[in-house]
Amino acid sequence: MLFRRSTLRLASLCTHVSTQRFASTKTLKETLQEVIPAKQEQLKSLKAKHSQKVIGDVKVENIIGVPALKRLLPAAPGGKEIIAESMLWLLLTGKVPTEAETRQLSRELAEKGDLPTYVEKLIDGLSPSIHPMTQLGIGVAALNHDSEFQKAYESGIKKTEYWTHTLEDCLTLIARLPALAARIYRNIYRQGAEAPAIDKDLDLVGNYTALMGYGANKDLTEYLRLYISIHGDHEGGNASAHTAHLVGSTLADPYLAYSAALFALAGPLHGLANQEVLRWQLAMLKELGGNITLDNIKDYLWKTLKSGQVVPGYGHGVLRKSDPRFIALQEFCDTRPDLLKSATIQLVKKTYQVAPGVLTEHGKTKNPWPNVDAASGCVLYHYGLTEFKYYTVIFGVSRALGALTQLVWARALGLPLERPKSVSMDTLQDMISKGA
Ligand SMILES: CC(=O)SCCNC(=O)CCNC(=O)[C@H](O)C(C)(C)COP(=O)(O)OP(=O)(O)OC[C@H]1O[C@@H](n2cnc3c(N)ncnc32)[C@H](O)[C@@H]1OP(=O)(O)O
Ligand SMILES: O=C([O-])CC(=O)C(=O)O
Repeated sequence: MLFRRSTLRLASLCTHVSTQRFASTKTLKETLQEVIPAKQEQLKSLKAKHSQKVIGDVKVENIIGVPALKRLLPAAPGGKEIIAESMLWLLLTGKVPTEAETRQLSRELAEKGDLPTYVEKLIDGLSPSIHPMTQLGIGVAALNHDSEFQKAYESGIKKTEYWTHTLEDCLTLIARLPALAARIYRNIYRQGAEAPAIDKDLDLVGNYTALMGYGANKDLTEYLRLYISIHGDHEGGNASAHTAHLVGSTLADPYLAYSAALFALAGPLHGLANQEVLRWQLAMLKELGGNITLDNIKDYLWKTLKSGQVVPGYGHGVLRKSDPRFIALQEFCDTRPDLLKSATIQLVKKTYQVAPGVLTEHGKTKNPWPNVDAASGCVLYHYGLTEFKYYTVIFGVSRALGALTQLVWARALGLPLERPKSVSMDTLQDMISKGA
């Protein structure tokens, strides 16, 4: 099912992404109303005619890549990097939004972005020692108090109407994430400092940085625009998106489904790795002092591996080369001389020179190359956002784009309750010995 679902999404992206930039001003919902019926028919026909057909492997190079997206998708006014809104539009509809559509979506999200008071109170009541990701998951789950989907379900809507109410919730959740995530930041690291009001003329990430207290830092804002758009989606099988799909398949509302996803993202083998990379790098810098040579980094890598730990930021469940998102973040640094002087950014670059060789020699991982987490935190650190336990929260603001898009499509296509079979080891042994 997962393979079928992600393949469908890839096909839909590849078919619709074109350079067309006519000045449409349709809303996101109107665009989806046009796109969904054709996809529903396509799925019906695929299932009826070809359900047993093997369609071959999908390679990374077959997928529309980060550089192409950077060329195609509208940026913020005056900015260069992709913004969350244009990425969300593309993920949801398979179409490249016009400038006007992007701005209109930014405004819609800004208008929905304020947190309800009950969530503010809930978050303010949490101990600052509770991990920021735990706080984010709690806040997102509590937002289901206002779920349109839940209300509509209780009123007895038809299955064909599920997706529109799901879309409403997903947009409201994406809109509210910056205020929620920034409140957690200010509570834990800025003694609950007051935030500015949401600016209705600003994009989602522009507001997020302003709410965190970094509005004046235009470089950090541009970096976060790129960061949040490229961390948004990674097929359907990654642990966070898959968790949202699994929980959503029970028809739990989008807030509950995404809250569960955040707790998958909070594991160190998944999204928490970006926190772990910084922790590991700072420990290395402390131990090596000013003596950062390639040989010393190699020794440190071996020390990590021999102590039974993983090298954070390296390896991947499906990628078998350097993560294109890692490369995109490196390219961001390469165009900015101030970043190239940073000790943590230099350490990422030097580690990249030796870690693949060490991991290959170690001989366990199927992929000795860096993933996105190897590079994402060092730039935040350089720009003064040094509280690395917070980094996965930023990932969590981003992953909503992909995970919630999948939820809308799962409802539009009427995908079933997910329930893999489970057998005991004895049954398995029995089946093997009977040659089943
Ligand atoms: C956004 C993201 O989620 S990207 C991933 C972020 N996570 C990390 O960076 C953590 C470090 N990386 C890892 O732990 C792994 O590479 C994962 C979790 C990402 C992928 O796991 P798998 O698909 O099981 O990888 P793979 O099949 O290559 O693993 C085979 C063996 O190599 C080991 N291995 C994989 N990556 C590493 C690594 N970076 N350092 C040391 N050992 C590793 C695995 O632990 C496993 O060991 P085992 O046989 O003793 O169980
Ligand atoms: O795809 C995966 O398994 C992990 C990953 O890179 C992501 O979720 O962004």
